[in-house]
Parts: sequence; structure tokens; C-alpha cells
Amino acid sequence: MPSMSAEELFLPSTPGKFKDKSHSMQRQFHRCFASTSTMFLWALFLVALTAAYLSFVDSGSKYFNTAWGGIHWEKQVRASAQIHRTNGFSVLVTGAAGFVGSHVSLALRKRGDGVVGLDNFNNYYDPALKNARKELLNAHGVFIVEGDVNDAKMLARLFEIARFTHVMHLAAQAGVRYAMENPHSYIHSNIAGLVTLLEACKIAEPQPSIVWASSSSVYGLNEKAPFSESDRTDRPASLYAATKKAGEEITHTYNHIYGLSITGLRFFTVYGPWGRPDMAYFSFTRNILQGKAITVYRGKNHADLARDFTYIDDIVKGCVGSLDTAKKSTGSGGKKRGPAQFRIFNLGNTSPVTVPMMVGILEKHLKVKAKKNLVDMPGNGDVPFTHANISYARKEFGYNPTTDLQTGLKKFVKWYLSYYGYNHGNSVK
Ligand SMILES: O=C(O)[C@H]1O[C@H](OP(=O)(O)OP(=O)(O)OC[C@H]2O[C@@H](n3ccc(=O)[nH]c3=O)[C@H](O)[C@@H]2O)[C@H](O)[C@@H](O)[C@@H]1O
Repeated sequence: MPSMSAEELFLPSTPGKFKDKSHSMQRQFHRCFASTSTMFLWALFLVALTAAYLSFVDSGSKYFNTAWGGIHWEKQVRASAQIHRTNGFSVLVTGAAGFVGSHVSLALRKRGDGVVGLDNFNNYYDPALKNARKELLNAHGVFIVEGDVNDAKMLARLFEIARFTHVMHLAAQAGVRYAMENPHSYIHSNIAGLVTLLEACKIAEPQPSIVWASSSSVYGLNEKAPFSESDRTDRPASLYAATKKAGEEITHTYNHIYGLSITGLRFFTVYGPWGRPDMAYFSFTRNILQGKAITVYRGKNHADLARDFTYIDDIVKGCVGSLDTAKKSTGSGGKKRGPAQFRIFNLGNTSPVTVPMMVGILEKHLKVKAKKNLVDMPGNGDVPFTHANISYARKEFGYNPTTDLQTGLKKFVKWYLSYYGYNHGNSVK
């Protein structure tokens, strides 16, 4: 490839009209820079232009991201954060357009708490579903800020506008197997994003109490069943699990150094209406209805895999119970003023069901037989089974899951059919 001259380098690479004018442009270029004094003036002008641009960028992403900032936006945040019950909370829910986030936001709003949502609406799965959840929340008076937990300026502004008593941090890069495809998205959301949020909470006045989503996947290669919070969690089987485990350690340091009250929740394979299309029960439903084959993984020696599938309403109760029993953070002015609460709870269902059994329940509710491909579990971060011991959450706030998989999947299928219909085509990712 022939090398470009210095003058050509100044030209944009876009084709079309611009290149047609290149000769006259070059002549002008020579004329403009003919004398050193003009050149000096041009240089000054360019420096001023660059400085103006940088200060413009620095003055807040609101100028670039129309999704946040401005008087109207602040008004919406204030209204949404408004508490409507005695001794109610004002809660920032991150990941509010997500599966668990939308359910928790709605539950809090319905009992009179102030709720401000935050979500980056990324396209890990169909954003139309996230938008539909957002519409639902909007209809109940919950405003969702479109933004990323990595945006420190936006977070600082949010904490200035609304004095959140609690943060329910559910924004995350979810999915166990996708971590092999896009590892950095896990670091971005589950580690960098978490730290950015904790930094904002640390300096907020008052410091909020934080409840956040860890995962049952932290138990990794643990074989002792059921899984108790005190079991080993130092052998994660996926990068996803490793980032959640890292989150548990990171939150501990913020609790220890800054006095933030922190509760981590280890969710066990949460399912239900408005769920995540990337999860097995959801994608199986779609494929079964479309007459496509589903892939069912099997463990060592062809053993069935099993999950402690937990229904969304039970998880919501666990989230709300955690918020209700969270003690206040003790820090102020970014400094710890006394020891603060630090808890980690399992939120599971305590009765694992095998994946083939889950498929059988779906077949029954959908009234369609699945075409199954049985495949040995690939080394992709999966674990053979999960099973929660929930006695700690039961003792602390009476956590008591009441929905079995039969009942829960029936509700899911009902929702799925009402939302997508029998013949929903390929609109779901
Ligand atoms: O409990 C948790 O901590 C985790 O639960 C789920 O992860 P997972 O249990 O792997 O849920 P699914 O992806 O829905 O898989 C459920 C079961 O179906 C199996 N599966 C999945 C996909 C598939 O095509 N075939 C198949 O047999 C998996 O091996 C697994 O045993 C969520 O996706 C995670 O975000 C969450 O943190």
C-alpha cells in the first residue's frame, strides 16, 4: 500500500464529495500556512478549540448522553424517590429494567417506598423486554434512569438529588456460560461497576444501606449439600462466579473501611414471569413452541444436572426482607464511625429439581413434546447441582419460599403466552 503524504493525513478518510475537492483544499492548506505567524495563530486556535472541547466533555456526560441530566430529568428523579408511607425507604434500584430488578422495584413502590431505577439497557438479551418492564414500572410511578453503574458523575448527581436510604444493587452481567464469550463484560459490570457504586455510596450523605445480588454460583465445586453460607466458596467454576465471589470480598472491604452496611444475596436460579430469555427454562419454552430441538446437558456418568430453581416472588420477599432488616451504615464524610452490619444470605428454594424434570413440567404446561438433544456437560462453567440451605435467612427475617417448580412454571408459561403468544416468531433473542 503506498504511504500517505502529511497533507493527505489531515484529510478525513470518508469518501465522496470531500475527496473530489482535495486539490483545491490542498492549495488552501498551503496558502493558510504560508507564513509562520499565520501558522502560530492557527496553532493557538487549535489549542483553544481542544481545551474548549475537553472542558465540554468534562462538564458532565449529560451533554452527550441525553438519557440523564437536565431539569426535567431531576424532577422525575425527585418525584420517583418520594416516600409514600411512614418510615418508608427511598431506594435506588440498579438493574431496575432487569428481571429481579423490575419485580423488586414494583414491590417496593406498591408498599409506598420511593424507588428510583437505574439501568443501562444493554443488549445482552432483547432490550424490547427491558423496555416493556420499564413501561410497566413507569405506569406505577417508578422512573428508570438510563445509565451505567460505571458512570461516577451520574451516580454523584443521583445521590445529590435523592437522599437514598437504601441501594438495591441488582445491575450485573449475568449468565454463567456467556462469560467464556465476553469475559470483559463481567469485569466491567460486576467488578468495576460495583466499585464505582460503592465509592458513590461511601461518600453519600447519608450513607445508604446496601443489599446486592451475589449468586449461588460462588459455591462452585462445593460438593457438600445443601450449600450453607459458611461452606467453601474459593473454587468458582466460571468467571461469572469468580466476579460474584470477588464482589463479596470487595463489599467486605467497604464495610470494614467505610462503615457501609452491606447484605449480599446468593440467588439460586431465579425464574418466573418477565424472566431472562438467556436462561434455560425460558429458551427451552421458546424452542419447544417453535418446534426446535433443545440441548439438555448431562453430568458425569450421564447423571442429570439439577438446580434449586427459585420462584421470583420468593426472591422478592427475600430482597424486601433483607432491606427491612438492614441496619444503617455507620460512616459519614467518607469515614467509618463504628462497626457496620455485614451479611450474606442464601436465597433458594431448598428443593433441587433435575433439568429433564424441568423440561417435563414445561412440556405439560405447554402441551407440546420437546425434541431433546442430550449432550455431555461441556466445560463451560456449569456446576452439576445447586441446593440451598436457607436457615440463616429464615432466622433473620422469616424467609420462607412457598412456590414449587410446577406452580412457578405454570405462572411463567401463562405470562409467556400472554406476552409473546404461541407463535411469537423470532423476535426474542
Ligand atoms: O443461581 C445462580 O447463581 C445462577 O443461576 C442461573 O444460572 P444457571 O443455574 O446455570 O441457569 P440456566 O442457565 O438457566 O441453566 C439451568 C440448568 O439448565 C442447564 N442447561 C442450560 C442451557 C442449555 O442449553 N441446556 C441445559 O441443559 C444448565 O446446565 C443448568 O443445569 C443464572 O443464569 C445466573 O445468572 C445465576 O447467577
